[in-house]
Order: sequence, then C-alpha cells, then structure tokens
Amino acid sequence: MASSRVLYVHSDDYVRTCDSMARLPHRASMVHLLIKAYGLLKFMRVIAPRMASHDDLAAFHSDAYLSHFELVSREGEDADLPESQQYGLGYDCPVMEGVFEYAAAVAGATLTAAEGLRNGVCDVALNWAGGWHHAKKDEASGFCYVNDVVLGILKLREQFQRVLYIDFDLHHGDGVEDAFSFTPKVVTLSFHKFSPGFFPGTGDIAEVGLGRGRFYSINVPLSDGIADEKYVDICHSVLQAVNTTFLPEAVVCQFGADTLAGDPMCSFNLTPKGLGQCLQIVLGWQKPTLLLGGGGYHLANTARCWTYLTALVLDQVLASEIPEHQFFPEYGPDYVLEVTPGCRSDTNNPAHLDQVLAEIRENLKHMA
Ligand SMILES: O=C(CCc1ccccc1NC(=O)c1cccc(C(F)(F)F)c1)NO
Ligand SMILES: [Zn+2]
Repeated sequence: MASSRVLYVHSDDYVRTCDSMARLPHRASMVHLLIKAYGLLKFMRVIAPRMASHDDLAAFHSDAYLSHFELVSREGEDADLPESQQYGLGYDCPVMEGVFEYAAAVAGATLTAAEGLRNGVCDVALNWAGGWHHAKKDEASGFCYVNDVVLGILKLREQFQRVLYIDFDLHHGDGVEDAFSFTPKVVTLSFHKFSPGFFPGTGDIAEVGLGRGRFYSINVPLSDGIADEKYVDICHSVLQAVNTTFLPEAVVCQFGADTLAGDPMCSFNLTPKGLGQCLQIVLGWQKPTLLLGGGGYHLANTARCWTYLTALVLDQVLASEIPEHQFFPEYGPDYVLEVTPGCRSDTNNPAHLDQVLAEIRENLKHMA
C-alpha cells in the first residue's frame, strides 16, 4: 500500500477517552503505543478525530434513544431508570459517567476515517478503537452504545453505490446487519460463532436479508475451536464469491480480536497471521477500505493483532521481539509479536463447512 495513502485516526485525547472504558482498561493505549513502538506512524497520515455531533449520531440512532442516553450519561445515574431498560442501558451496557462522550468520540473517529475515504484523501483508513457492531437504532447492546460501523457505512454510501461490510469478530454483527437488511446497496457478511445461548443468538445461515435486501445479508455460522487454516479457507471462498458477484466499490472490515487463541471468550483458535491472510484478500481488491476494531479481551494479543494488521497494510515486516515501551511487561512471558495457537480441538467438521459454503453459493445466485 502506498503508505501516505493510509489514514490513521488518532489523538492522545481520543486514546485517553477510549482508555476510560473500564471494561477494556488501557486497551486503546496498548494498541496505539505498540504501533508507535514498531515505528509505523511515520508511514501513515495521522489525523485527529472529530467528535460526532448529535446530528451525526441521528443519521442512524433515534432521537429518543440519543436524548435518554445523553441524559443518563450526564447524570452518571445508575441505569435502573425504567426507560433505561428499554434502551438496553444497564447490565451489558453499564452507564458510566461520560459514556456518551466516549461513544461520540468513537463515532466521530470512524466518521473521520470514512470521510477520508469518501473524499479520496486515502485508500485505507484505520480506527482500531471503533467497530461497535451490536448497537441498534434505539438500543444499546453487547457493550456497544453507538453503532459507529453503521455511521461509517452511511458516510461511504454518500459517495459509493455499493458497500461491502465484512465482520470478522467472534460475535455476529447483528446491529449492522439489521441496519441494512432491507437494502441491496450494502452487503453485510459476518463470520462468527453460532451456538445455542451464545450472544447475540442471531446470524444463522438462513438469515439472508429482507424485502429488496433479500440475499444481501450473508452469515457464516461457525463452531468452537476453528483455527487459521480452515478459517482462512472458508473466508477466501466466501470473500471471492461475494466480491465477484456484488462488485463492491468500497469495503468496511470489523476485525474484532476475540477470535484469537488465548481470548477470555475461549471460543476460536485463530492467530493474527490467519486474520492477516483474510485482510490480504480484501486489500488485493484495491478498493477504498475502512478497518475497524471491535471485541478483543486479551489486551496484549489484541494489540499484537491490530499492530500486525497495520504493518500488513503498510507492507512493513515487523521483528518478533516486542520493542521496549510503556506496556512492554504486558507481553510476557515470551515478549514476542506472534500468538501461539491453543491445543483445543476444532469442532467444525469439514462436511458441515462444505455445506455452509454450498448454501452461500446458492444464495449468491439470487443476488441480482
Ligand atoms: O465482543 C462483543 C461483545 C461481547 C459481549 C456481549 C454481551 C454482553 C457483554 C459483552 N462483553 C463482554 O462479555 C466483555 C466485555 C469486556 C471484557 C470482557 C472480558 F471479561 F472477557 F474481559 C467481556 N461483541 O463483538
Ligand atoms: Zn465480539
């Protein structure tokens, strides 16, 4: 990638705001400081994010939700207000004081990245602190308060006729799929764990979209233990088929890192190398591409993964040794960039994966 054509959305304020999200302590700093420690910033155009305005957020979210969310965030009120429940606030989406500012900052960063692509300033734009794919029009969900992914796609749609969304997170990208399930202008493609009782519970292969959007939602349900080789194989097959059929003009990828070996979600057994091979396929299409983060609860492995993917975009090879920097101790005991796959067995049987692929190919025939 011609490096000056890569936009990296960052400011120290933005990282501090993202770090404040208690459930992911310092993850934003760990990601940024590892990218910096590997000397990758000089290859990118670093741009400070703008804050999303109320109108920006209202492009997708309802006024009722936004004003309630803003109210409880300002009051820092515990969210057992009756209406908080209906807006998904509380429990999975705790209302910490200032959480609205956090959500507006992340949405603004994803919009800043998308605007760079929309205006042709860059070919690839990165916002690793974005990717909150569960948030609904009028409801917070799964630790997601504002759906920055939907806002970014809507921004790209101002310029591009057809946008392909690819969700590599462990969890189904339900909020994004819901937002675009009725339109053929946006294909949502999600690879995720699909298992009884596993959050959010949607994303079965039979979910293909509705009305004029029928066959423009694609779901690849997977089971525990899948490792790089099989994951890359099915990704490659589905990505190539979707690209040649839908012919997207722009691509948005959510690279939630909770699929990695060692993640507390303890489900898939991927490594950054496997996700990197999936990213290489997308970059090979040479289309304006927005890269976002998402889940990822082993903080050091998440930083390893997104740093590795950033280097891949920049055609830079990174040394295995983690460079000395503030969070160096977090990378013990081996202090290397690579993530070692676990030894859990793969419960995905090949015949079933072939069946999944065949059904997706069949559905693609209906894509006009
Ligand atoms: O990763 C997600 C959200 C996972 C989720 C779904 C429903 C309710 C709460 C969550 N978030 C967590 O489970 C979570 C958030 C932060 C840290 C952790 C940890 F305990 F794994 F570290 C777990 N979507 O891609
Ligand atoms: Zn996730």
